Amino acid sequence: MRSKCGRTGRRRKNKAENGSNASGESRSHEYEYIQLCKWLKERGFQNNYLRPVEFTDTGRGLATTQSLQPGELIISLPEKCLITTDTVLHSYLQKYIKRWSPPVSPLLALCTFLVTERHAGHKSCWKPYLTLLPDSYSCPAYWEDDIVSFLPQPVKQKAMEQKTELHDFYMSSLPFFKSLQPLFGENIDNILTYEALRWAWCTVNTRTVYMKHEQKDCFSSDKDIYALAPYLDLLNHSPGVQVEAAFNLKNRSYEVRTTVSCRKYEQVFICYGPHDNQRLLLEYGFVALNNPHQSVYVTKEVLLRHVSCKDKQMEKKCSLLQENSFLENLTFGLDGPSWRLLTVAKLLCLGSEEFMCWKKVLLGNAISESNEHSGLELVRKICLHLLEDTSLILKEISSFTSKNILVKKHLALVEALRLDELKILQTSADILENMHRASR
Ligand SMILES: C[S@@+](CC[C@H](N)C(=O)[O-])C[C@H]1O[C@@H](n2cnc3c(N)ncnc32)[C@H](O)[C@@H]1O
Repeated sequence: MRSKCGRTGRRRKNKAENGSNASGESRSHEYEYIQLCKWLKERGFQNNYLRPVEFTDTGRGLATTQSLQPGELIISLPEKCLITTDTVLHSYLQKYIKRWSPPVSPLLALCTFLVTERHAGHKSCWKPYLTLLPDSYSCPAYWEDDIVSFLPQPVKQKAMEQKTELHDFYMSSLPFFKSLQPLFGENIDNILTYEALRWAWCTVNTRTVYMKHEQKDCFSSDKDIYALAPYLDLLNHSPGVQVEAAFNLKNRSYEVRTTVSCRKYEQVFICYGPHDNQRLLLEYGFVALNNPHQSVYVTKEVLLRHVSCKDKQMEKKCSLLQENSFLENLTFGLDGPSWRLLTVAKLLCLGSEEFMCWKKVLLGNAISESNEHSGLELVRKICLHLLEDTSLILKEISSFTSKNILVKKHLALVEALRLDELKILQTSADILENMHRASR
């Protein structure tokens, strides 16, 4: 009997299931993945067609061995497979959490559980899952300060805040960690270290799915919205797909349904949200290729550096913009400067005799030809400034040398982000040049 798929189909099938695939290398035959699938099956998970593959462009992800249609269920993970604060409260940590005051946050409870379970090694019943988690992450919390300094504003500021926040989180958690000493024969300071907490924090931040839990008295009032979902968390992000994901109360499983089709043997993606690359880098440690949400941000500082300091109404103009929340989210995108940026520029360029028309400008009305022209000119100057700045940083990045593999990896991420921004700024500069010519 002949199979229906023919020679090409057979070759592709073999590649996806056993060996290499056009864009990646299958991992499903490896011991750790076999153990994980066995462990998940024991907990009621039925995996029919998702296989782990190391893809050349996105890293490890899941491929499908059958084509998926819109509306189809990608994965349904029983509650027993999830790690949530309920899991933590059913563990040896329960008594320590319940007696701690002020109450620990749901995030700290989860992070502590991850670290202590990882420390337990083969004694942990979560071992098949924990073994396959990354050893480290590529979000800025892991970066050295000189790599962070190559980031554009405002993500640079946020990356520094992320590092500080993590450090504060560790320092404030130390007394609670100390209270856990009776659980261990070894000094707790060597188990719940800063590095271990950073790893757990990034595990939670980059891999959990949203799952709202009821507020519990033993936890602080911070939102309890996390669930670690083994196997499901191998799905990578694509800005171009849409999924529906939620916990199904009827069958008590976390389900993800695709709203787009996916071809047989190709990588299955989900969407982590409509994020630009700055946010993806900050929160997940990667930059997405061809991201339609990508934009370059213009900060208040850059904006004000390009306006006339002789303008007596400048202070008033700035406070009007501030009051009307017009000083955030000023961007360049692949389709040129945003409407907000152009509007702000026009308001800043209003002549003294036009100043009373500021409301009309914010509503999108044109005041005069000269105002339209000077607003455009201001945006063009800002674009050229950012273009020059980005090119300079890219030169600095290419001359930065390090033998440390992780540093090189982090540097490559900043470079990818900066190159993406360069492309946007170049396109915007061309668009502005054409607008400038047309307005003459
Ligand atoms: C939920 S995990 C997805 C599985 C992950 N690749 C793994 O090997 O475990 C999220 C992480 O995957 C990586 N990732 C997700 N989508 C990606 C993409 N489109 N390109 C590159 N890396 C991606 C990022 O490191 C992100 O923090």
